[in-house]
Amino acid sequence: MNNGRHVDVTPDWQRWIVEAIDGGSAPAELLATMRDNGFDEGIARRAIADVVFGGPSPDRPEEYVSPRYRERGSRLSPQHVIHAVDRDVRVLLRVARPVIAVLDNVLDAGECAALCAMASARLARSAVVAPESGTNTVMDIRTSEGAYFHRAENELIHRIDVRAAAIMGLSEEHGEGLQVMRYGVGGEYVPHYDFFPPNEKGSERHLQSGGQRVSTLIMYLNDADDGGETIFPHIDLHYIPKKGQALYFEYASASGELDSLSLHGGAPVRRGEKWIVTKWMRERAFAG
Ligand SMILES: O=C(O)CCC(=O)C(=O)O
Ligand SMILES: [Fe+2]
Repeated sequence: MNNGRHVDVTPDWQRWIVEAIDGGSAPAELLATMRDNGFDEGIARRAIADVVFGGPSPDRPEEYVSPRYRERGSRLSPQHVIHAVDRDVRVLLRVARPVIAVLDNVLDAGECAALCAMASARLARSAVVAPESGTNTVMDIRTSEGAYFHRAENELIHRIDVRAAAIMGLSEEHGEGLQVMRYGVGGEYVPHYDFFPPNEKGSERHLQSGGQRVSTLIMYLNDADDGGETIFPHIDLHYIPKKGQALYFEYASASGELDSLSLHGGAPVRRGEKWIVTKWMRERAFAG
C-alpha cells in the first residue's frame, strides 16, 4: 500500500513540525524534509498546514463535528432560482452534507472584469508599498495573492455585497469584506476549514467581532484552463471554475455545531490564472 510510504504523521513528527515552524523554518523546507523521509506529499502538506493555520487535523474530523449537525436545514433558498435582489441566480447542483450548491449567473462578465481590474490595481500598489514583510510564511501553503475590499467600499462592491447576502440568507452586516484572490501557475490553497477552530488560542481574536464564520460564497472570475478546481476531499468533489458561477457552502449551525465535511481547498493551477472573489458570513453582525 502506498509503496511503503508513510501514511501516518506520528506524534513525534507532529512535534517536530510544531517546533520547526515555531523556530522559524519555512513550510517549504519542512515539506522537502518530510518528502525525503518518505512521506506522501499530500499528507505532509496537510500536517504542515494544520500547524501553520492552527486548524484541526483533517484526519481527526470528529473533534469538531456534532452528530446532530445533519438535523438542521440550510440557509440557502430551496428554490431552483434564487431572486438575489438585482439578479436571478440558478441553482445547478446541491449536496446535502456538507451543504454545498453550485450557482449560475451570480456575476456578469463586466463585473468579473471590473473586479479583476480593481484587485490588480490594489495588488500592484501593495507590492510597492509593502515589499516582503517577512510575515508571509503561509504563502508557501496558500500561494495566492489577495485584495480585500471593505463592505460597500464602492458601488460595484456594494452591489455584490448585497447580492451575496441575499443568496446566503443573512443580512449584509454579517458579511466580511470581499476578498479577491489571484492564483498563478502552481498556486493553490491546501485543504482547510473556513471556520475558526474552537479551543484554538488564535481563534479568540477572530471570534470577537461577529463570532464564528458560518458560510462561504466563492465566486469565479474566470474559467479554469487546467487545474485550479475547488475540492472537497472528504466527499471527493471537484468543482471546475467557470466564470460568473459560484460555489456556496455552509459549516456552522445556529447552535454553533461545525461540519468537518466542509474541508475544502483550491487545487494547484496548472495553466493560466485563477481569479476568485470570496464572501465569508459570520453568525452575528461583523464590524470589519
Ligand atoms: O481557491 C479555491 O478554490 C478555494 C478558496 C477558498 O477556500 C476560500 O476562499 O476560502
Ligand atoms: Fe476556504
